[in-house]
Amino acid sequence: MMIKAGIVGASGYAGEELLRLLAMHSHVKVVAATSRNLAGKKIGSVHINLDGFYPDLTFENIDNNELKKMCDVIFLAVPHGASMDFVPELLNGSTCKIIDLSADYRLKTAEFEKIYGMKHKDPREAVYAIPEVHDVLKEAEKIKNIRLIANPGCFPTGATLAVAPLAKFGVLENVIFDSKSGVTGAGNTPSATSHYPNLTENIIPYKMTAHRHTAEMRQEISRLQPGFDNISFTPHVIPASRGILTTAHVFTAKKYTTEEVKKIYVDFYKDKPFVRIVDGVPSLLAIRGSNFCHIGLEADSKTKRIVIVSAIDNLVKGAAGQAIQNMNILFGLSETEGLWIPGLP
Ligand SMILES: NC(=O)C1=CN([C@@H]2O[C@H](COP(=O)(O)OP(=O)(O)OC[C@H]3O[C@@H](n4cnc5c(N)ncnc54)[C@H](OP(=O)(O)O)[C@@H]3O)[C@@H](O)[C@H]2O)C=CC1
Ligand SMILES: CC(=O)N[C@@H](CCC(=O)OP(=O)(O)O)C(=O)O
Repeated sequence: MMIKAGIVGASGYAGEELLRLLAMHSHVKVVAATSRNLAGKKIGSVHINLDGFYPDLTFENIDNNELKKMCDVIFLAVPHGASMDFVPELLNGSTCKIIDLSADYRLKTAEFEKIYGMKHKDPREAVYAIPEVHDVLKEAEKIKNIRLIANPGCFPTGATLAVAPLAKFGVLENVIFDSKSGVTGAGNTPSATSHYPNLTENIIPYKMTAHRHTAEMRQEISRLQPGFDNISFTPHVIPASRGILTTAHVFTAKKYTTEEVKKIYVDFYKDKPFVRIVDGVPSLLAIRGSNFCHIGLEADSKTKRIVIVSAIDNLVKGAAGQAIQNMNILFGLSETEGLWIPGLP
């Protein structure tokens, strides 16, 4: 099988990561890479690490009608608010599948409009897919839509994976996520936060009580533990280019030992190739460039707190890698196809 793929927003960080990972996928040929600003430039002349991998591919500003005829799958790697301009046209009269990396189809419409402060132009259901937690194909069947995947946010991916086994067990009482993100999480437009003198030797907290990803975490974690939404989240930017380290402080009604919690996690993730329960603390270096999520945990022996730490690469498991994992599932391929790549320690 050879899947023809298109990437919209291929000049951005997530788009570039899709190009890098898809270059190693034996069942995908990237036939279109769109950019408004770089149209006419060869892929390898802009993304130098890709020089030689896409000799025939040039950034183009391709019309949606053309794009949907060329592709079996289209990845949307554009900012939130932009994807909803593409989806209706791309789905209409075509058979192509869409994997949207933006936030446009992740939340229920009313919640999206409240959190993102904009009117949704294309309210429709999509399959929200963290494959280790959701049965993607079953959920697609339920809403009779296998053509639109809402790829989860980077912070919600790390956070949900950190607490999903305990949520499924129904024992969460209060959860506080403290996350540290590399600066590529903010996209490729420079800002005061990403300016080197401001960020180096520094850690910058932001949106301390009101980050938009909190709603996504509440929505998804409450699907695992119905009725539970006592979730708080504070993000920080760290002077690293990639990676999200999330420390989840989980408070439960009863006291657990580390061994008991570990067993719950090992059982929950036993058939999930990309999640590893590690001894000790996870390291961002170990998962860098890979689709793995490493999880370390310890129960506090004095209180009813369990500390769970997850590490993902925001551009891979938090974006492009998870998008490809979802594509593999939609097209009946092995989940790990093209993604069985170790981290760069
Ligand atoms: N960075 C990350 O870690 C993660 C990102 N995401 C999501 O993925 C999406 C892409 O993120 P990221 O790559 O970081 O962002 P970037 O800002 O790096 O890139 C986005 C690209 O989209 C293109 N673009 C911008 N606006 C439009 C528009 N209105 N129509 C068409 N193209 C447009 C631009 O390309 P050009 O101007 O050349 O056309 C730009 O290079 C976002 O929705 C983001 O929230 C999700 C998880 C993690
Ligand atoms: C460090 C940093 O700035 N991170 C971004 C993550 C945004 C992102 O990736 O957004 P979606 O996952 O919703 O698409 C932020 O906090 O806004």
